[in-house]
Amino acid sequence: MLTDIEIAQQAKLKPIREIAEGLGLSENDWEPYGHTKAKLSDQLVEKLAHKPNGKIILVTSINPTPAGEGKSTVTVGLGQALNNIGKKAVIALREPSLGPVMGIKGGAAGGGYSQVLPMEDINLHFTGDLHAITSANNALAAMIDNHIHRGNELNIDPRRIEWKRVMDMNDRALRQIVVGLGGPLRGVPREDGFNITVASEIMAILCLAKDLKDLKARISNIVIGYTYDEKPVTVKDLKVEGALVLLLKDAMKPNLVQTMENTPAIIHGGPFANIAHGCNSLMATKTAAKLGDYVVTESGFGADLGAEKFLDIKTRAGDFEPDAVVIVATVRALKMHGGVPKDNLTNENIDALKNGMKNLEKHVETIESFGLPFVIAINKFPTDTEAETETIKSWCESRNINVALTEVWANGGEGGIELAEKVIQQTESKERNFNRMYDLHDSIDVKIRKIAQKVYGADDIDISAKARKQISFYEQQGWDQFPICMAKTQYSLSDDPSLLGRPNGFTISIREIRPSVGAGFLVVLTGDVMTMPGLPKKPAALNMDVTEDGKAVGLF
Ligand SMILES: Nc1ncnc2c1ncn2[C@@H]1O[C@H](COP(=O)(O)OP(=O)(O)O)[C@@H](O)[C@H]1O
Ligand SMILES: O=COP(=O)(O)O
Repeated sequence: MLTDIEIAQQAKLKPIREIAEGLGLSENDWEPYGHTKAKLSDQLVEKLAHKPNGKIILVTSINPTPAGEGKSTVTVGLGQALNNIGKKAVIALREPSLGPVMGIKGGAAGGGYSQVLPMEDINLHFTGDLHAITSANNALAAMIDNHIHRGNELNIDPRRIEWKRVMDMNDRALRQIVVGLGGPLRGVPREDGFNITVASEIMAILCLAKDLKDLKARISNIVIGYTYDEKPVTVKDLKVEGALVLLLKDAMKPNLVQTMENTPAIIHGGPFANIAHGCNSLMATKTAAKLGDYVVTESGFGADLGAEKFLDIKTRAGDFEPDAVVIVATVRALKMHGGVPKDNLTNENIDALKNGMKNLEKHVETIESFGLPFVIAINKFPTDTEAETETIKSWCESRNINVALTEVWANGGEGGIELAEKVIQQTESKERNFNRMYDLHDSIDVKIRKIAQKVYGADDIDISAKARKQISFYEQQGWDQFPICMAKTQYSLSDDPSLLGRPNGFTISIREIRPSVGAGFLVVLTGDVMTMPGLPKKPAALNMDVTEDGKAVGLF
């Protein structure tokens, strides 16, 4: 069986000019980055304001195995299938982080015959956006320490600096560090640490900003820490918002590529959904909606994470509503939720599969509580037996739930025709009564509790003393009006990664709450979730190489 990269390297890509022209774009709307990548103007949404928006389809999933259940693959495959049946579909995806690429998860360019290409570029440096975000984030960190070293006019308390450095790599050794060692010429010693770039507030801001002006306003509002008398200190106070926006001006432009079947794909922004809001940029989604009749987009991990934050954060920031949802389910993940160990998921086990359906059941209830029509996509793996896929199908059909067996990994768009037809039906469904999980005027703890109880199925939340103090301080600052960005393990509906299936009788422990005042949300850290992941025992990097003629190998 060919690997993803071997399949990708066989594909025949069109010059990106043909993809851009096929979208009706003129020369000024895009600029080439090589032969198969381009950046789109960040003013396209405004230029095409007169055009009606395409229908937005959100792809989410059940709680995944460590390898992921195929949201990106199904997103790409569904986009291809819609084009195969004569619709004008554009895909909007997040871009991969080198953390999972080099680490445990592998790439984020889809898989099999449903990939976005050139996958090597997309999975590695792409057009440099993540490097720009890393540079802007760390430039700010350097400016903070320099300000303190040069006399600390703003009276910043070095013990209360919230802003962390970032790197786009899983590196546990950098989670907690001390900077400024070595004496008076080397800065002021203080505790610091690194987050992974995709958890940076700069990433979130780039993904939620409507345009360059909004980007600058949000960057200016970033709270980097507090003074000795506990007053917030912002980027504007440091007078570096202009420099940071200068570093980000090209990263603000969404990237245009294509799928294996030449379906247009706009890839931009890459926040993780367990430690950030997990959605591609608003600009990418809105641009895609102006260029296609259907936009197929995804949000990270399960509906408890990416979909909840897409629906409670991103739709508010962009003032739009999705038209339908696809919930990706896989035999392997459902067997894991039914009690099968991760290293034994390829053997048929109907009983475990049936037992694991309760995880899918909860995510169905969540999407129903958002008032959105949906289709279950059974993302068929080569190891799935007919008895297993039929078990999921009959579970859905017995509950009058729309379901489609989806084989887009093995067959590309052709494998998603049934899914495409059912999704179109749902986008025309009258049963759409979109409502969000909480009101912005709810108190912080009420917002968190609503998410925990309605989306995770928790009995309640348990707020630490530190988080309680933070809540009362944030209320004084008026930050209680912000939406909530839950940071939680992706493996469980609870905050304990070992509790699979549909746990009950649990509470969500709220460890601390970090204000992302520029992004406009509060990050709520639960359980032991980390904002700088570590590498696994055998990182994917061990399989990677470059041939003598420069071809990438081992990129999945
Ligand atoms: N139906 C399938 N059969 C085999 N492998 C698949 C299938 N769907 C996805 N994969 C593989 O699983 C991994 C995760 O897929 P991906 O689409 O990235 O999932 P997600 O976006 O949910 O994390 C990728 O390596 C992909 O090639
Ligand atoms: O943020 C996580 O995204 P995936 O579900 O695509 O791994």
